[in-house]
Amino acid sequence: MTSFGQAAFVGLGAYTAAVLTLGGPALPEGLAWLTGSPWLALPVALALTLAVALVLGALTLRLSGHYLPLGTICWGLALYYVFGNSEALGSHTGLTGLPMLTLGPWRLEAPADMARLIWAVLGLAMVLAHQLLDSRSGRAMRALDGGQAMAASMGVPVLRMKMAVFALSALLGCLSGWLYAFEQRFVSPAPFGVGAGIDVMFMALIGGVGHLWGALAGAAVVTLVRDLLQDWLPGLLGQGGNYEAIVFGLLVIVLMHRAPQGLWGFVAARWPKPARPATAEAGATPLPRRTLPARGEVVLSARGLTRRFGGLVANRDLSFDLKAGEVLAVIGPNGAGKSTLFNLLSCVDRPTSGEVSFLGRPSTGLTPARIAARGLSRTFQHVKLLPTMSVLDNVAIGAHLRGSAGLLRSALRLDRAEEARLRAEARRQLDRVGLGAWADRPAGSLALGQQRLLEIARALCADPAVLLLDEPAAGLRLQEKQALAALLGRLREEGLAVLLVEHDMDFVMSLSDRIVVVVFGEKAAEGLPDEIRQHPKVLEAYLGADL
Ligand SMILES: Nc1ncnc2c1ncn2[C@@H]1O[C@H](COP(=O)(O)OP(=O)(O)OP(=O)(O)O)[C@@H](O)[C@H]1O
Repeated sequence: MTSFGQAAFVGLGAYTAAVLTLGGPALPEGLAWLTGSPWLALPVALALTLAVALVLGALTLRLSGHYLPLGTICWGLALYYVFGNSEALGSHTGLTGLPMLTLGPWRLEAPADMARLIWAVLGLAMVLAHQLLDSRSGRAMRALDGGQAMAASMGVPVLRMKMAVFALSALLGCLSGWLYAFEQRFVSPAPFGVGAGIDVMFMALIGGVGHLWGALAGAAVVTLVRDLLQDWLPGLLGQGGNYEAIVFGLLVIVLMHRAPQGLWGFVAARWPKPARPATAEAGATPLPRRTLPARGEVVLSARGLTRRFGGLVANRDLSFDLKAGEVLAVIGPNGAGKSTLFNLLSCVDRPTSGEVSFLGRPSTGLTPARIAARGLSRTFQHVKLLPTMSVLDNVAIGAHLRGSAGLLRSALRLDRAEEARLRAEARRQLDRVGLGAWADRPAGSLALGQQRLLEIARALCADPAVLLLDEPAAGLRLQEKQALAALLGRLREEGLAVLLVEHDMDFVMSLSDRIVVVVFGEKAAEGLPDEIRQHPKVLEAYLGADL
């Protein structure tokens, strides 16, 4: 989520701190008792920022593509003009005379004292953010980056998580604004405009988006280099001006070409993280398992599914059942409508008409996260994973719904027992698909076939009743295919229902209990593999393909 408005939240923290400690016309009468205490101003500033962030987030975070950054520019500008045009806030001259911070008997008089406090707060924020990112909630936040469809299908409440990330950033901005106000001891609108928001963007891009240390590295580089450039450039060019912005712009362009992960991403890729010992997970109690429906019971049922895209009918009146303890394959030539059907079943898309019911209850219209919570888990035709995150962490995203630790518990490290259970489960599923030895490698370093197996492990981590696999054998070598077929066979024995869309006919014919053939969006045949092999309509559709 690209935001150009971060500086506005810094301003909100700074102005709230100033107004509350100085009193004056901008302070509502009921809050007069707060006047004079910088420390009391902090929770009020955080609460106000949280409220503003939630409102702005609700208005803008649903936007996607270019509209989100544009939206943030709008409210970033709006808040800047509120600061600059409110007489009660001192208009463009701002508010002066903020008191000095005191910490018990300690007066933060010298700049070095204030610097110590700022570094202490920064250190604390880094520790809390690190702990948060290394948790169930942190994985869910990072999962937003691997395609929101994946996060949603693992049960992550995408919009709520985006709001949480946005609000957290705003709160950190507010905290720095509060510190800034008492370090400067006056506030004016100039440092909180969209220009400052762009500086924050530069810091993130240069340091490396998605890397905690990248934020620190980016802020340090931008601040130090800007100071140097402000000294050098006027001498070099013979006139003053904001030329450093041009240099940063060029630097970002070069970095985006050469090191799109930023400076820290560049360093991290060459400096692999040490593997985390599995000792904490070893003694973890296994997570409770879902009771699977009785073998033979219908778990997923499609009735008259039709999906039109304008004039094109991708699925027409499709009906079939999937039973517990069976592997059902959906096959058909390219463009037959299999992916469309897959999306309808997993609630990524809605049918134009027709009904899907899951475990005996209608599921049409549910969100992907809701159907995941009910016990449907899936993989993707084009693998969706987080390449820089470890294989184990990627798989643990699948266990999101089996944990409950929220942001605060995670940030304070009160989630360790649950976290150990989730990670132990992820390791178990990795062993099950034969990727145990790869657990600590970055997921991006796996071959495509292994990435597909990772997705299956991630789906299994959710302890599903129904597993939807979109072309699981694509890119797998013969031995890997045999291992996958053996795994799916074991899952069937355990009572799981597996629906797979697949092009590899040998794989489908040897593994499936039943096959549904879709041609031009319609069901052309349904039956046992041997029946399908002989079916005239199927032979016609595949025109000589060897079934
Ligand atoms: N969002 C969409 N908008 C318009 N047309 C679509 C959309 N999604 C799919 N289609 C069309 O619906 C038809 C069925 O596509 P679908 O991807 O479901 O086929 P498929 O059987 O999965 O093909 P493949 O085996 O190549 O993946 C195609 O003609 C496709 O162009």
